[in-house]
Amino acid sequence: MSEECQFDIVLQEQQRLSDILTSIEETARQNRAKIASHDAYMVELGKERLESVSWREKNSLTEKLIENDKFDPAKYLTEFTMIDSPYFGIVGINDSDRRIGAKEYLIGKQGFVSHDNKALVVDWRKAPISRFFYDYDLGDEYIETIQGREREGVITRRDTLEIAKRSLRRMECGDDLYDLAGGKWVKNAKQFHSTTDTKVANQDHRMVDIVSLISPDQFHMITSEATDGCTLITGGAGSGKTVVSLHRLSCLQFNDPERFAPERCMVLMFNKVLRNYVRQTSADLLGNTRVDTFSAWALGAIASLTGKIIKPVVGDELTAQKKSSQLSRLLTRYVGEVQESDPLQDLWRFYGQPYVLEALFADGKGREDYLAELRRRYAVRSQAVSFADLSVLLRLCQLREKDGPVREALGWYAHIIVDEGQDLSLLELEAILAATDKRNSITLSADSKQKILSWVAEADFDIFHQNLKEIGVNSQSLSVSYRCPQEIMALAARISNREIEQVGRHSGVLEYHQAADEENALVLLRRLVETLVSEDPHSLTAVICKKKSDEKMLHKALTGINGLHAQGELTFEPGALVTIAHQVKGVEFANVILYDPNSRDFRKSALDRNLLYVCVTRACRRLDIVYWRELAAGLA
Ligand SMILES: Nc1ncnc2c1ncn2[C@@H]1O[C@H](COP(=O)(O)OP(=O)(O)OP(=O)(O)O)[C@@H](O)[C@H]1O
Repeated sequence: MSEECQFDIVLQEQQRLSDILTSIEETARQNRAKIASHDAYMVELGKERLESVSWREKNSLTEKLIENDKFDPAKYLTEFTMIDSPYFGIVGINDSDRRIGAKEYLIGKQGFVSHDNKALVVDWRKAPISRFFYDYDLGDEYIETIQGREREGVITRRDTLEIAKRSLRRMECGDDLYDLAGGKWVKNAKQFHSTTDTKVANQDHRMVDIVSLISPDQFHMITSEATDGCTLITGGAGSGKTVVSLHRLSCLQFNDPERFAPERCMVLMFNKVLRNYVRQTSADLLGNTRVDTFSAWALGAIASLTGKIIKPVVGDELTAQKKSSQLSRLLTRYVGEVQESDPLQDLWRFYGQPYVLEALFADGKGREDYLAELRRRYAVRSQAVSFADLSVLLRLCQLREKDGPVREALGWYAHIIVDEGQDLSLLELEAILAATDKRNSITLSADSKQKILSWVAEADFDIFHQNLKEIGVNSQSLSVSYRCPQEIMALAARISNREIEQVGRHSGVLEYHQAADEENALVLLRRLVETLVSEDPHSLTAVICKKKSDEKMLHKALTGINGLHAQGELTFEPGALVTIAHQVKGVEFANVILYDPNSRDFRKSALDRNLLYVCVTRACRRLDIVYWRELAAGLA
């Protein structure tokens, strides 16, 4: 070890880490040897069988080969893949049962059993032991049932560690913090880490896992035993709805791998930006479980049900009407009354029913023209499906299908995570539910104050919630906002009329920058971005505006700044980017600059208020507001 350290506790942990690493390497070596020896024996048997001239001997050797294959060590010796960072937590207990007494457990992302059969690292998802780590504080008394036995005692230690590239970097032990800085160990010199610090250190601003940080409330949701029906997770911005959902599925997969096999699970995100944002973490936690947007999944599901590949077009004047919750009931009626075998012809016929036209055109305006258009589509067997048609078509196909399950489309999934549920229409939610198997296992996260799509009716989520009661809903609410510091959450509470939420441990900055006019605001903005990027080139700063037309103009105004991302793409490398409010739901940035949030662009409607709430709550460390005209309500 080249670094200097005068702290006994750190030295002890470095020694422990070194012992564990030696054991991991020795175990891997012995496992490789076992596998190689088994393989060599099998080759030998195979050769003997080939060379044997007696059929009796051949048969006996075949039996031996089959029998030995059952004990192939490659099948049961799982490789320990977390050697660079084998554990992240230490929990100590003093059990009142003297045979157990004082004991320490290491908690990691993967369990590790050594060659001499010692369980040296416990997987964080192995609930009885990991509960000591997640559910209790130092000094707490515990009563737990472990392997059928009541155990009681006291928690004597609860430390969080950061180990990277096989070396110890920091330790949080109660109120003390040991940190390796510039090759030297220091005590209590820095603030406690947030996930933004991890992102800055990794120079990657996509979602990180929170395995070592999970709070007791979150742990209860993650390990909740209600595996059938819907688990509904609500909570304000940054309370961990998305990370909790992903960790929950990881737990389900760990504890019941047969039922929750990756191909039977799916994660549905709000848009492609959010899908890309969670992909790395979801891959670490969920292996090759599919993570996608509703539209991408719906297209695949329609193909599974009909054999048809559909290429939807963007833009449909009837989007809001086609998302109407009324269509759910009307589809059921139509399927009961009309037979039509071709799926797209079926869709055009459905829209053409008098009761559907009435729902689509409440005031009658445009109805006749649309009917004529539908007749034309039916006559030419049109394939011109829009994105707004997808949920109607999918639901129609699902209702028509009599013999389920259908792969990835109907009665198929053992679990689906649905993020940002408040912005899905009733039909979309129903289609997702129909894609789950009989046990209807879904995790749905939602926050009504972040509903931003105008074409989805606010009541839809409530109707769905009501309907879910039939299959069982386990409602859980998260109340601590971990993303934003106090200053920013206080502003967010003013905008959303929500009570101020509890916040995590890190502090932040909220600053207003008033300019004389637009020209001056752009100069100010440029200076601000330059300062933030040069002060911390590994952080990520997002400039958020309301209008698409401003996005281009702002990007031009920032041209030449180091680390400025290409226009129009939202990725998570360090630097600075310009984007619009509607793109940022669910994601987060170290710094946010809200540009020109004026009272004309953000009106007093619920949707605009929600959008503003979404914008300000994207900031993990600092929020700057650049303006020159009257500020939107809530900001002033
Ligand atoms: N227990 C925790 N300790 C520290 N950080 C946490 C904890 N739980 C969540 N976080 C962090 O808080 C941030 C917000 O998490 P997440 O995106 O899951 O929240 P959300 O409720 O889905 O937010 P939004 O509603 O804005 O989409 C993330 O950076 C996450 O890593």
